[in-house]
Amino acid sequence: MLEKQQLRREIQARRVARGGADETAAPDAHAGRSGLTENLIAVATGIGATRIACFVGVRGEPDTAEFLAWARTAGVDVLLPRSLAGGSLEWALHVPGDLKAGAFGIPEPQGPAIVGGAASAELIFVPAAAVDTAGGRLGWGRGFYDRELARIAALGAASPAVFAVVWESEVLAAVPREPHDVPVHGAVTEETVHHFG
Ligand SMILES: Nc1nc2c(c(=O)[nH]1)N(C=O)[C@@H](CNc1ccc(C(=O)N[C@@H](CCC(=O)O)C(=O)O)cc1)CN2
Ligand SMILES: Nc1ncnc2c1ncn2[C@@H]1O[C@H](COP(=O)(O)OP(=O)(O)OP(=O)(O)O)[C@@H](O)[C@H]1O
Repeated sequence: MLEKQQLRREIQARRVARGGADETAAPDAHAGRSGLTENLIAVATGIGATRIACFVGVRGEPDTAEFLAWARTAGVDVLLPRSLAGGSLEWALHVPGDLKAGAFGIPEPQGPAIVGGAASAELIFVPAAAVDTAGGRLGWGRGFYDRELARIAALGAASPAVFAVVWESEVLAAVPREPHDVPVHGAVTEETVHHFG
């Protein structure tokens, strides 16, 4: 979809121009944590999640490292994705120091794949290029997360809450939507937590 492609390009250019995770690194009043980290923690503790599927922010994505460190101290299990050929994701428990660059140079965990994957978490933080206030989510165009979220929805069991993690400027009035796009429940930014529909 050309419209999606155009929007992805604009957002990626803006992220590159931003030059890294400076904004997420700015400590706020609470324990020197960034606003993003505080907001991720607020969603996690609000749900009472004991297992969370997350990602390692790279290349201008909001930086999730501080949140991963918090989860460790809070005794919350974190699953991280490995990208497989064919466009699916598998998930392994994040153990400190176990990250190695995998597909696309993204750091990946090294442990065994967890049965059920992200479906076994109560909360999933997903990467995105942009979201809209109806929960529409624009990803990076390979369908990894759309496939994963569709798989989880098809299991029919109690579905995890799904929140995109983006910069506040990437929460838009509308993003282009196709039938396979799976909506998210909210978005976490460096400024606030959005709840959609
Ligand atoms: N941090 C993070 N982890 C993630 C994702 C993500 O968006 N962010 N994914 C979300 O799906 C999956 C990986 N998907 C990706 C899809 C495309 C590209 C990408 O930029 N592809 C470029 C080539 C990049 C390169 O050469 O290094 C391209 O296709 O042109 C990266 C990751 C799983 N893990
Ligand atoms: N549930 C699905 N099953 C099979 N293919 C899918 C599914 N969802 C998306 N796709 C395919 O994946 C490709 C990318 O879709 P789209 O452009 O919506 O990705 P995206 O939402 O930007 O990326 P992502 O989901 O990885 O973050 C499309 O070719 C689409 O047909």
